[in-house]
Amino acid sequence: MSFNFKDYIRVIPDFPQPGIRFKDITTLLKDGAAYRAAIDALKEAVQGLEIDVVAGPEARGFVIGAPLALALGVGFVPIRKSGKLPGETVEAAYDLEYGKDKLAVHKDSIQPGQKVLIADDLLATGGTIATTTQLVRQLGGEVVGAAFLIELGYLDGRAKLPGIEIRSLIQY
Ligand SMILES: O=P(O)(O)OC[C@H]1O[C@H](OP(=O)(O)OP(=O)(O)O)[C@H](O)[C@@H]1O
Ligand SMILES: Nc1ncnc2[nH]cnc12
Repeated sequence: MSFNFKDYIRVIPDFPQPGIRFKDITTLLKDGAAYRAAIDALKEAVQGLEIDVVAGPEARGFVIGAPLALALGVGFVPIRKSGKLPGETVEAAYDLEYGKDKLAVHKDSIQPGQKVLIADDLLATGGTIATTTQLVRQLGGEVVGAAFLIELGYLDGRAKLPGIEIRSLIQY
């Protein structure tokens, strides 16, 4: 069966702030076949990239990145909001479409030279992934690409990610 993933995504106007058209993926996640197909399609989309490990930012990057890592047969590194990881971390602050935040990663979660695929549900301004990239590189990892279910082309997040191979399944 082939899926038009856009049909499974609900757009909610003015959430979490007036003017934002929120792309809600919970409507896709609750459908087992569509969720599975989306992960399979992302696996297909990153074919050809050499990947040692997948890293995904909290929280929606977990629901995409972890199953994608399993499908690829590699490990998963959670990039968490500040204050959640128990071990020694490196941290970085960033802006996103509707606010500011701080991300952290365990210092020992990526080995120097490891090839890292970053995965998330959505690329908007690119702030989250630029920061994730910065953290991965700080640990000596090589970012070989970034994979998304959704790309908001009108926010031009790609401009913040020069030199990074970007793969997305659907665009708005
Ligand atoms: O490209 P950007 O402008 O950085 O925006 C994209 C990010 O925003 C959302 O996460 P959010 O920070 O809302 O957190 P959540 O996953 O915990 O909902 C989304 O899941 C991406 O990670
Ligand atoms: N418009 C949007 N919809 C869902 N998640 C987002 N993260 C940043 N912008 C978003």
